[in-house]
Amino acid sequence: MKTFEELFAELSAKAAAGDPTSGTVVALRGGVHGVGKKVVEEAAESWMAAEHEGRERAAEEIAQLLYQAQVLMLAAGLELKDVYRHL
Ligand SMILES: N=c1c2ncn([C@@H]3O[C@H](COP(=O)(O)OP(=O)(O)OP(=O)(O)O)[C@@H](O)[C@H]3O)c2ncn1[C@@H]1O[C@H](COP(=O)(O)O)[C@@H](O)[C@H]1O
Repeated sequence: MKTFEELFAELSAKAAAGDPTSGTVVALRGGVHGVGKKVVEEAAESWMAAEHEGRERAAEEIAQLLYQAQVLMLAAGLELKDVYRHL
């Protein structure tokens, strides 16, 4: 289990290092456009899971949505503080 902040630190390090084993590094090659499509896909899957598939499936899909949101932040050159200041 990891926190939102721990995940962002992990993804930032992998992106900075260009880790070739990282799915995140591969996803970032698709840029904001490619990652943005994954955000929309996971948002829709989160909605459907929450409405029809129960708590555990909803939690899984929402975790994937949070992950994709972080990848989009990296693709857009944003840090956590840039987002948090709008909360
Ligand atoms: N939390 C995630 C995470 N959530 C989703 N994904 C990936 O995002 C993609 C989602 O695409 P799809 O929706 O097509 O996947 P799917 O298998 O069809 O899943 P469903 O949405 O249909 O349930 C898959 O490739 C997943 O592996 C994730 N990839 C990585 N992480 C975390 O990020 C860390 C770094 O990962 P790497 O960069 O791969 O090392 C890992 O330790 C994980 O903690």
